[in-house]
Amino acid sequence: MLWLDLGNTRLKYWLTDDIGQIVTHDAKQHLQAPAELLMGLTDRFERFAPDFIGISSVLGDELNAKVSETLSRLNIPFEFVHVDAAHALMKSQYNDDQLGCDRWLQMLGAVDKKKRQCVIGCGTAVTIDLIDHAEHLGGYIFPSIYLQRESLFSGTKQITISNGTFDSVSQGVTTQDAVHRGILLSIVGAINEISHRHPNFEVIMTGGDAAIISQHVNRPVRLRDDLLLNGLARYFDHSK
Ligand SMILES: Nc1ncnc2c1ncn2[C@@H]1O[C@H](COP(=O)(O)OP(=O)(O)O)[C@@H](O)[C@H]1O
Ligand SMILES: CC(C)(COP(=O)(O)O)[C@@H](O)C(=O)NCCC(=O)O
Ligand SMILES: [K+]
Repeated sequence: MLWLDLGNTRLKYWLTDDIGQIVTHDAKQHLQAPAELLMGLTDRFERFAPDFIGISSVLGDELNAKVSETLSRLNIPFEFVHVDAAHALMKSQYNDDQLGCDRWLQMLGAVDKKKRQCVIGCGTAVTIDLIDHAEHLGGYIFPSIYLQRESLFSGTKQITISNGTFDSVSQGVTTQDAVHRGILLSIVGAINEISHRHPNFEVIMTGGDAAIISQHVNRPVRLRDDLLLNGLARYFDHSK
């Protein structure tokens, strides 16, 4: 099987064998041209001759149509995931016309009916979702550390910071440090507050920035990089 995750910044793919083991995987920035990026990957995909392609996309109808056009040339059946708030593995109170497919799949990949869980996706947006014994209660959406830095850069005259590392949440005494530490604290502080309000929820983090952010969270965190893939596998397993 070939599994695709089209996020706002990166395209991730996994090729798996008959027993679900990952044969190869990668993540690449798509620069809003995922169909063109996929075109360049078709040789690689054809070599593995997957019998099915399952896709998670949060890129919208227009880009999804271009992706479909590219994938059609492979002559391999493919299908986009559609969020289902009444899924057998997890009910959701969220408006399922609006809930991002990647957010939902990450939860579907993590859900355990015996647990209370807080699933945090650290991608282009940071999402924090609460699940109580396989019922999604709702959540929060924040701009990522990079989007926050861009908005300060473009919305102010004196902040011209466009690079640097996010490595501390202590107060800064330079613009560079104040910007990076303030932004990181806005997300870490929210996670700490939410986990304080929901003390018996297991905190699970995934996505490109999970490692950077989790270091500063004052609760044990389970880092998982397989949630979306696991969600895709569970989704297509149930739909067949
Ligand atoms: N401006 C930026 N500078 C450096 N890295 C960035 C920037 N914007 C995004 N990234 C990186 O891109 C990755 C996006 O994470 P990912 O989980 O793939 O998100 P998405 O699913 O939204 O594409 C993150 O690891 C982040 O560090
Ligand atoms: C919240 C998101 C932008 C996160 O996307 P990502 O950071 O993975 O690219 C995406 O799941 C989305 O567009 N959701 C729709 C809005 C919602 O979930 O309510
Ligand atoms: K968006």
